[in-house]
Amino acid sequence: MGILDKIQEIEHEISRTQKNKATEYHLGLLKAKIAKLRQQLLEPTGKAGQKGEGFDVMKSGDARVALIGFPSVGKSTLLNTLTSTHSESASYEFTTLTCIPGVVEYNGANIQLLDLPGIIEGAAQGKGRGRQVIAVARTADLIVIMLDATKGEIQRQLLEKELEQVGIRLNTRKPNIYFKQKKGGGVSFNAMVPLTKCNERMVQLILHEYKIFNAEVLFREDCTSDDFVDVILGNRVYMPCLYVYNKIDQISIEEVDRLARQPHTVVVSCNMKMNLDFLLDSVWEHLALLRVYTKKRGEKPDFEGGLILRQGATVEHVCHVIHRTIAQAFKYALVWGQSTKYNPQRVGLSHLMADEDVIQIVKK
Ligand SMILES: Nc1nc2c(ncn2[C@@H]2O[C@H](COP(=O)(O)OP(=O)(O)OP(=O)(O)O)[C@@H](O)[C@H]2O)c(=O)[nH]1
Ligand SMILES: [K+]
Ligand SMILES: [Mg+2]
Repeated sequence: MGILDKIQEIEHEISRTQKNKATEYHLGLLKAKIAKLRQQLLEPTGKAGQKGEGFDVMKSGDARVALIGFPSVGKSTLLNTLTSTHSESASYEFTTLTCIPGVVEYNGANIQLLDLPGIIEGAAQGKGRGRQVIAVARTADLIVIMLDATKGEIQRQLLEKELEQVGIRLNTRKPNIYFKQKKGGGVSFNAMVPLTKCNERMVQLILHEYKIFNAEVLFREDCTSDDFVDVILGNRVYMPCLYVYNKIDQISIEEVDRLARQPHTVVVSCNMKMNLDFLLDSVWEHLALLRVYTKKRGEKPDFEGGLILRQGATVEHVCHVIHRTIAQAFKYALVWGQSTKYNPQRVGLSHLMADEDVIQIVKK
């Protein structure tokens, strides 16, 4: 039996036990047992903590959003407000101990929202359930960093640092550096632009540090030495991130205004249901999803059954979403919308789609 099952069993026993003088001692003991089990879950050395009990949640829907934040910032309250799932919320820290998935339907897309335990400083080293939380974060399409608007700016930096330490890069693209290890021939270094933050000597030193003596390096943009290290290590994930300040019902309007002006930031109050529409809008925008409507010849577009795709999707992607074999029978497509110069425009498989485009596929 896992720790979570044990906790559940004891919680059940508590709920069945009548509260009176005679059961006082028994109830106290049960609560102490729960506290001990919860502690075991939070300890990095605990076996349960290592295995990540309660964290393997199936991916579902069109995109996955992970809620990351310190304890009691309101992550579970947000899940409860936006989805039909219930996740326990309370004023004490570490109310949530596992990964709780919910689904938000927005613009015809099913977005999976994951409520997670709070993380604390040192999470990257395994404090609390930090490792498991971060492992889930890596599988998401968008990270929402939830912050308590009544607390200081330091929380944002601490969280960024924790994620940084485990190789998660927020709101940046992969550095445009070509890097290939070779069998021989030494290091060849080239740059396509003037470098202001790094130079050949620095690159040589870094390669030496990693015991790489033969490699081809080409800087295609003005990157830093940290960027170069990221490319060598290769195991970085580059993710969009949205900062959500909750509990704005507790701070002054001036303070709300100041927070809201930061990039990639949304201010909300989950308890008062304030600004949640704008939050969903921002989530959609950061996920960079596209809706594409199909149309049959001589018929109106199917605005009910829109297809959900990623930014960068081409006509070929649309074909694959409709049916595996369509791309083979493809002759051309007619597209109406923001991606075309005139409507309709006849396009090939490599044409890039835009949000709310209408497409009619003509087969051979
Ligand atoms: N004032 C105010 N309180 C809020 C708001 N949203 C949530 N809270 C309160 O904040 C407390 C913590 O909420 P939770 O949803 O449990 O927070 P959490 O981030 O899931 O916490 P853990 O699971 O312990 O990490 C609860 O007492 C909520 O009622 C809000 O918009 N304003
Ligand atoms: K809480
Ligand atoms: Mg919670």
